[in-house]
Amino acid sequence: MSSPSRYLVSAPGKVILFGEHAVVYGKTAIAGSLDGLRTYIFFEKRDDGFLELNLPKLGLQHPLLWPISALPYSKVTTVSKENNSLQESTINEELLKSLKEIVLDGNAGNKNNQEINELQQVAASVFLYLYASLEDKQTSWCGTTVHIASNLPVGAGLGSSAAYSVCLATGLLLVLGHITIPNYGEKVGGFNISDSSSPMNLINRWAFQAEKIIHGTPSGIDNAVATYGGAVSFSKGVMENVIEFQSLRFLLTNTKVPRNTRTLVANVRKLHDKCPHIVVPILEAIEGISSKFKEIINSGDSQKELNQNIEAIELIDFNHYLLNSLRVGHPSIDKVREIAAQYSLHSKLTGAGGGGCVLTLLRDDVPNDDIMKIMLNLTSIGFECFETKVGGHGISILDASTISKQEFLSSENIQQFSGWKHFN
Ligand SMILES: Nc1ncnc2c1ncn2[C@@H]1O[C@H](COP(=O)(O)OP(=O)(O)OP(=O)(O)O)[C@@H](O)[C@H]1O
Ligand SMILES: C[C@@](O)(CCO)CC(=O)[O-]
Ligand SMILES: [Mg+2]
Repeated sequence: MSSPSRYLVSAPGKVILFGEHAVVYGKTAIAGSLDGLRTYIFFEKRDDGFLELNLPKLGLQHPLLWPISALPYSKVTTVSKENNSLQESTINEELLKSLKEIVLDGNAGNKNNQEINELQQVAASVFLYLYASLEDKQTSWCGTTVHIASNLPVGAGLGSSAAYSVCLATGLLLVLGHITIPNYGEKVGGFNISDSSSPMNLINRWAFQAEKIIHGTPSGIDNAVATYGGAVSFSKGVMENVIEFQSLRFLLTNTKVPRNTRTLVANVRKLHDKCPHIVVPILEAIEGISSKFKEIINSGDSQKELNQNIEAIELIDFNHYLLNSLRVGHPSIDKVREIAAQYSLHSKLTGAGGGGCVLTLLRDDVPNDDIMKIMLNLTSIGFECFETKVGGHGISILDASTISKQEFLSSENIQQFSGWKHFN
């Protein structure tokens, strides 16, 4: 049977309850997928040897279009196909540099000579990097068109880069014939991240490469949650389910203050290297928070108790203060915390911080009227709020042979196309 000519791929955003930044240093973080906030990418095979990338969410009006022949294949050294497995390695900086130049080059791909900013350049380079690294010479004639749709805010702490990376890795591995859409019940990888033979793990590892290009030194938590979904604890590449986390309700507030995860992570690194005697104990204290949360969960308290467990709730404040001492806070985040605190609710920054989103735990004993008032208050000063729970699907794939590009682009609810396959 021939493989589909079009694929639709989707991956969720994520929210970190505890442990952001510390997780980069091998400490434990607790995170869950955001099933309702997802990135979707439509992949269509071409037969003219061109790669087309559309980045409307990043403000590019026109598609970027490159002939595959423009890719610097002589510099591709990242893939070794020994034992029939695609081994990724450290980022090939020389290849990446060439690709970044190609992205800016009007003769190569930017035909409309659009002004391309650094963020757009990185997003396009990630696509070309994965394509060049994963391309199988036998299929190199075909080319691919890529369209992206997303209801995830970009650069707001909810893992938009990981959702983008996971979708790109999944779609390109499919289009280039390295994986097929797994059947229900087929072993696809689950949580054993070190099992390199499964499609899920292959996707996760290539998405991690993409995250490295976007972030510099990611911990891997965001791409793992976008790949496998659910609610987990994560440390040094190892994940465990934390089912109880799924019972909690949260308010997410987007302060809309732009920030960049790469810069924030790099700033914490500088602080760590300058003052290790102060920063290392802060990171250890954050590990203590994640551990305490797991201890509370494992102590057998009922869900209601978890939701109102004062010790668990206080961990939110502790984690926030510690993140502030790593200098990743922002006055807009403090404003959200202050408004929520008027109703005795506790909040912390989530993701890399520096603006972006704030997570507020919604306790069961807080009346809906109060939650409405908080939301009104926050929206009246320009923030955006939504209530959410965590958990749910990671990667989803659809054989999109019967869906046209126009149907994808005009769809109000892509999730409602029938035939999606989920793997968790
Ligand atoms: N829909 C999208 N289309 C294209 N590129 C995207 C999209 N979403 C995210 N990106 C890429 O990810 C970058 C933003 O990633 P960044 O890590 O700074 O924020 P985030 O992932 O939203 O937050 P965090 O890492 O704190 O969870 C963008 O600049 C772009 O390169
Ligand atoms: C800030 C950080 O801890 C979370 C970003 O969502 C970075 C990472 O883990 O890669
Ligand atoms: Mg990110």
